Amino acid sequence: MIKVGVLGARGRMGAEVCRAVEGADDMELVATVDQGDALDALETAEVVVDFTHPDVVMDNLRWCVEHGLHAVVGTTGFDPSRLDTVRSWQAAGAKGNVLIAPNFGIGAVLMMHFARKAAPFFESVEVVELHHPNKADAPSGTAFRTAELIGAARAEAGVGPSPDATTSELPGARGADVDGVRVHAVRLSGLIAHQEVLLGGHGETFTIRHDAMNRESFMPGVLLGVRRVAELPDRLTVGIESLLDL
Ligand SMILES: NC(=O)C1=CN([C@@H]2O[C@H](COP(=O)(O)OP(=O)(O)OC[C@H]3O[C@@H](n4cnc5c(N)ncnc54)[C@H](OP(=O)(O)O)[C@@H]3O)[C@@H](O)[C@H]2O)C=CC1
Ligand SMILES: O=C(O)C1=N[C@H](C(=O)O)C[C@H](O)C1
Repeated sequence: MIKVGVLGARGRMGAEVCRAVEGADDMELVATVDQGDALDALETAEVVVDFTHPDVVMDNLRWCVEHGLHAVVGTTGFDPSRLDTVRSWQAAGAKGNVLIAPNFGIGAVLMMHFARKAAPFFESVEVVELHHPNKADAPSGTAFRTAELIGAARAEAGVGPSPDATTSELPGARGADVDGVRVHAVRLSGLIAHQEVLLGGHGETFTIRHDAMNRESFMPGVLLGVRRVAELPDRLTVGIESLLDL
């Protein structure tokens, strides 16, 4: 049995993770921690799952890896400098492995994979993410990661910037620029988590869309991460693509 602790256990995702772990035959939920609780309760765990907040996740993660616990992190906010910081803790001797995924939904991972493949073939590409209005961060971690992957694929293929004749705009009207890719964030009651990658070429457009209809949809990916994190070849793994052989 894998002993699992959950950080952010009373939150929307954390509560769903607790249910999923309790329902898994090969896992035991040994600790649930939320805002204001001491982290010590997690010491009985082998793997800690974090779905908290971008402002607190780095402190949580440092505590976990320095206590030799493996961490599966769904909390967003991981830019390249944060990832370097995690690597520096591990280089300094922190024992825990870390798996950070901006999205554990299998369909969402495939959306990012297909977007990266398609990006060099179209002169225009933009990302639109749509979420519930209680979300703290914009753009979403998934949209940020998608734009990074698209930007890198286009740079590698020598594709220039998407054409755009805008010379006058209200601030924000053209979205955020992430590695040369425009990213737009919608917040709307009734939504959970959705994203479109819009690609345009000569006389054709190609749209890749993913919709998460509930938070249970993320659980197969989270449980896969819990099962595999201890044996991953790299101490820090970003995304679950490699776990799906993508
Ligand atoms: N990777 C993925 O597949 C997915 C990632 N996410 C990401 O997960 C994160 C959480 O989302 P969601 O569950 O909707 O958010 P919620 O606000 O519903 O849950 C976060 C929980 O963490 C608690 N919390 C805050 N600070 C701490 C702390 N220091 N220690 C322990 N618990 C703390 C919050 O308490 P309080 O409310 O009192 O502050 C809350 O209960 C976000 O970054 C979101 O983008 C979401 C869905 C899927
Ligand atoms: O906050 C959410 O809800 C979600 N957060 C993640 C993100 O920012 O990409 C994953 C998913 O989109 C749901």
